[in-house]
Amino acid sequence: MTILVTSRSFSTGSADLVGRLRAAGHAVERGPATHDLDALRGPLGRATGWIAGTGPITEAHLDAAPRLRVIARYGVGVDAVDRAAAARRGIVVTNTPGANSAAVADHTLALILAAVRGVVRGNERVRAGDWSGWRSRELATATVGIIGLGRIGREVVARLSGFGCEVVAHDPYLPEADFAALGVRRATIDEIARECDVVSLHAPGGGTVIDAAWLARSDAPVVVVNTARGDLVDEAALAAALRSGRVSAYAADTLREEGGAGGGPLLAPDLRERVIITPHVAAQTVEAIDRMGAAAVADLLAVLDGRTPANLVAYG
Ligand SMILES: NC(=O)C1=CN([C@@H]2O[C@H](COP(=O)(O)OP(=O)(O)OC[C@H]3O[C@@H](n4cnc5c(N)ncnc54)[C@H](O)[C@@H]3O)[C@@H](O)[C@H]2O)C=CC1
Ligand SMILES: O=C(O)C(=O)COP(=O)(O)O
Repeated sequence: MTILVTSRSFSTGSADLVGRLRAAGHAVERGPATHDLDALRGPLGRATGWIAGTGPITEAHLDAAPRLRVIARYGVGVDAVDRAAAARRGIVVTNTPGANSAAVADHTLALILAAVRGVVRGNERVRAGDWSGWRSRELATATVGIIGLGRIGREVVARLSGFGCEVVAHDPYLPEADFAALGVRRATIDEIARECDVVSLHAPGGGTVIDAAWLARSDAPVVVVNTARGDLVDEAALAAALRSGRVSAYAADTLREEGGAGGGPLLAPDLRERVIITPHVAAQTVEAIDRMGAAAVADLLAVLDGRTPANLVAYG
């Protein structure tokens, strides 16, 4: 059978994953991480399995893939996969929960601290000969709000415990007991807006959480951090809030439009000192790449062998 691989980090780990797929009797074809449909039509026509990155997988992709039986996401988020269309065709979707949580949590802390302390601004100013500096606050005096208390959100909470800050969290799908067990106060999305100095997003993509109305409710200037998905924020509203001072900094590993020039309103030159964007690399540690690869290949082979995969993404 032919396996299509579009994940950009698939062969960059320590294991020979292509060799493993070939040893199981499969041919491997590579395709672009952007999932450009025209470029993928040929390989999709042949593919029985697809090891996919974060690019969109639409009904049109599936229409072009009559033999496809399994989409194994090399990563966690399945927001870009049309799961209803996959379910209608009997195509199984799997992902790799937990495989990149530590990597993304580390990166989140890097972004929180960089935004709170002005690391990127300082680097730029020194290169321009400006050593005048500024004053920051210690993280211990901050209230940090976590939106989405899942695998990554919890790893962020664990790391924040070393900083002495108060941590509150919003997650509509978790029972009260889970918040207490993690030592965080449960909060509504409005309370997060009113009380937090730093807000970090860890919910799945697919709906806007930080919009103009939320931003209007926040009192003091807030630092917003997003290592989840670009569509969780209204980027135009956020850019306006950065200009008005309601948001003091935005640090993210993701944008609504990724992969190429452009990038949208947050990359405007006048916001350069207060906006930090990394190119979707939070999960790209050598350790996480190995864990994601092992999990994605194991589940893809399980489905093709007629076994139940470890990480089946339920739909409906
Ligand atoms: N930057 C990167 O490279 C990476 C980004 N991600 C993104 O991070 C997201 C979270 O990953 P995990 O923690 O592993 O997933 P998870 O499924 O363990 O946790 C997500 C949590 O969000 C909660 N949630 C759902 N809707 C919500 C809402 N509207 N408001 C608040 N909470 C909500 C869920 O109840 C769940 O507890 C992924 O869906 C993915 O989009 C994940 C890995 C790497
Ligand atoms: O796991 C996720 O959802 C990510 O965003 C990271 O995925 P990637 O390693 O870029 O395919």
